[in-house]
Amino acid sequence: MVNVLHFTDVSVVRGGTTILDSVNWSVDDDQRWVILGPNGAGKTTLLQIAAAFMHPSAGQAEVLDETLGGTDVFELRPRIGFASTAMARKVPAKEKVLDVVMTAAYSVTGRWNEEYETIDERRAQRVLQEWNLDHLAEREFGTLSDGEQKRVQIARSVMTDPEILLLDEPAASLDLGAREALLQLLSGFAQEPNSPAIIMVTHHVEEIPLGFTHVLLLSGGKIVSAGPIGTALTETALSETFGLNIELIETDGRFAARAV
Ligand SMILES: Nc1ncnc2c1ncn2[C@@H]1O[C@H](COP(=O)(O)OP(=O)(O)OP(=O)(O)O)[C@@H](O)[C@H]1O
Repeated sequence: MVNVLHFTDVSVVRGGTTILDSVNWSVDDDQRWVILGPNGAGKTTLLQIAAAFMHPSAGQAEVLDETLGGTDVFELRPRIGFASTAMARKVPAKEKVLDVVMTAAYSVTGRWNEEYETIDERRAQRVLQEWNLDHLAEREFGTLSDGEQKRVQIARSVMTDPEILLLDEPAASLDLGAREALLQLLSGFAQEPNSPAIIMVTHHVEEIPLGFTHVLLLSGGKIVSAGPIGTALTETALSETFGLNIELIETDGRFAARAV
């Protein structure tokens, strides 16, 4: 077990507004986290610090043993896989799916990293196969459906064998069938012996894949509850997080919630 992320009293202030408020959080490489919270809770901001895209305004964030601010983040970022809609928007629509996956290291870091110049087509083909995308390898990215684009994003973010995989709302805007297919893929990936630490942001408990181990509930930039799903995901904590009376239903390890 290796610690990959350690936040001590991390705060972020933007334009006079406190977006994250003294967050203390630790992630080990054998943990798969879901971050849940309402709109504006600070989830994406938390992920951006974990991705070394942003320094906290106060407190200390250590990512992969490096203290942000004291390290060259360009050296750190290739060790982190990040899939988000904002990143998908940066992919040229006419780029072939195979090339999108092969340029993962470039697109995530913003500049090419020599370490990854050896990414070869065979490896990319294998990753595409693992994410059920091999039949789309020659298609232009812009012609794919939302669900297919999400899977390409995740394929490209796992391409470099990251030590931390960050997923910002990977199931957003997918229909029920596409969402279930994606959650099954994530669930299988999370349970592979060599998979990285995973941190996934979502709004819905229905989107917690089987095999995920921990949950962090965030509201107004503060942690309401964090820890193993069995103890941290409670009706009381969910109700406080979303400001509603919430009933939580568990069936065979999957969750559903409704306001009562
Ligand atoms: N540069 C900024 N200046 C002022 N406020 C900001 C800035 N960037 C973000 N915020 C605010 O910080 C809050 C948290 O934003 P963040 O994107 O982290 O939330 P989120 O939990 O991911 O929300 P959502 O679920 O809607 O995506 C929001 O209220 C947002 O408006």
